[in-house]
Amino acid sequence: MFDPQDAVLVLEDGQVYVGEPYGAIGTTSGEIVFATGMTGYQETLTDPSYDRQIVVQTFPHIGDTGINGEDPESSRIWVAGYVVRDPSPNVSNWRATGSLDDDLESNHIVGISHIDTRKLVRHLRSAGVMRAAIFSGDALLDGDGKLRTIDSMLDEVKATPQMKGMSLYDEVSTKEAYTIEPCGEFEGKEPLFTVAAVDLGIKSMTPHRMAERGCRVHVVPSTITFDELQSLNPDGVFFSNGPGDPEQADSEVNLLRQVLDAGYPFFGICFGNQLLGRALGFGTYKLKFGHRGINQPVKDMTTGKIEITAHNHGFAVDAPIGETVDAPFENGKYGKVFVSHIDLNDNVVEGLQCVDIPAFSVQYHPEAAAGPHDAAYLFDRFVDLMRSVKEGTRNA
Ligand SMILES: NC(=O)CC[C@H](N)C(=O)O
Repeated sequence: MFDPQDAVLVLEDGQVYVGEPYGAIGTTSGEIVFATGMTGYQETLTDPSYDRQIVVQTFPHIGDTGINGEDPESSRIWVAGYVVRDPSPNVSNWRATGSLDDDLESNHIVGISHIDTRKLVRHLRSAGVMRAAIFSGDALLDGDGKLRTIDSMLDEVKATPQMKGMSLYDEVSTKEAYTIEPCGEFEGKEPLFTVAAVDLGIKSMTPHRMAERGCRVHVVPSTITFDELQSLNPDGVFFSNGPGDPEQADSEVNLLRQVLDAGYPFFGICFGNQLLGRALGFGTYKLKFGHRGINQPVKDMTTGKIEITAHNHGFAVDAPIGETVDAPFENGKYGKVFVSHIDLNDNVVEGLQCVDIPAFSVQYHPEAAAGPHDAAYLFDRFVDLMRSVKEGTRNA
């Protein structure tokens, strides 16, 4: 069924795909998910929210523009494994500094190519995302040097942990705080606002989008205490995107409640949106196959406008759509809240807007790395929120 030079992808439900090794040779496991972006593979690979996930690219031809030093969203590749149909044999781009294949190999990312990714993605859409593993090289052989059975590989897949229940943000968060200074037209000027950005797996474009608007951004570890956060004297607090199950983030939810209690303007993206949802007393749940790509239609419920947006999430907030309700936590302690955005493909909650406290969040990625820039106004909204609270002009 397979040869020693092949790569084998085994899904927890027993589906098997035989292809060619891509990137590093060896074995890897994780939750297998699919990403629909036709561009932006470097941003995908380096997004810390993909920690412990094997990513399948639906776009068949990956690697055409090689890799460059400008597009990574963090200091390393985070995906656990990589699945592509047809890797480009050529690198063709003026910014390219190397090939994707070599980059995957030197980062020890095990991948598989030349499988029917269309069939695989259709299967994941109907069966849901699940655990999987890729095997190549010695990982295909048993102790006696003979080819392993699929059953033994399947046993290995079934012994790996489920994404539901995983706490991963500490693993990807920065260990040391660092500061991003105002840039662009604000470079060298006194910052307009200071933001404390809690790094739960932050993408580098996010603080950059704030710095472009005149903010000084202190990116701080997930282990920061509320006292340490306060000592930064921020005008606003931000919680980033990040990997893992938002149900397993009680300490961050407690930190966020202290932030809300103190009245800091708050903005959250993706995992940060899920944590705002939890802080307000809503639940979160796992989606069947999630949203990962750069072409998701989102409706702004306030204006009725549709944005085309970048997504990477497998969980979502469970909140009522179309009505303003008391936030459930402690009988409406945080006042009223409404769902500000929904995904038009499946009506999943994509944003929360508090009415009585200065806090809002979105489930998708306005930093647009990669992706369309339709949602950039959300960073302006955060800056406006910090301004109105600072100047005491916010309409409560
Ligand atoms: N990009 C993110 O922040 C993802 C949040 C969460 N890990 C999810 O999959 O839904």
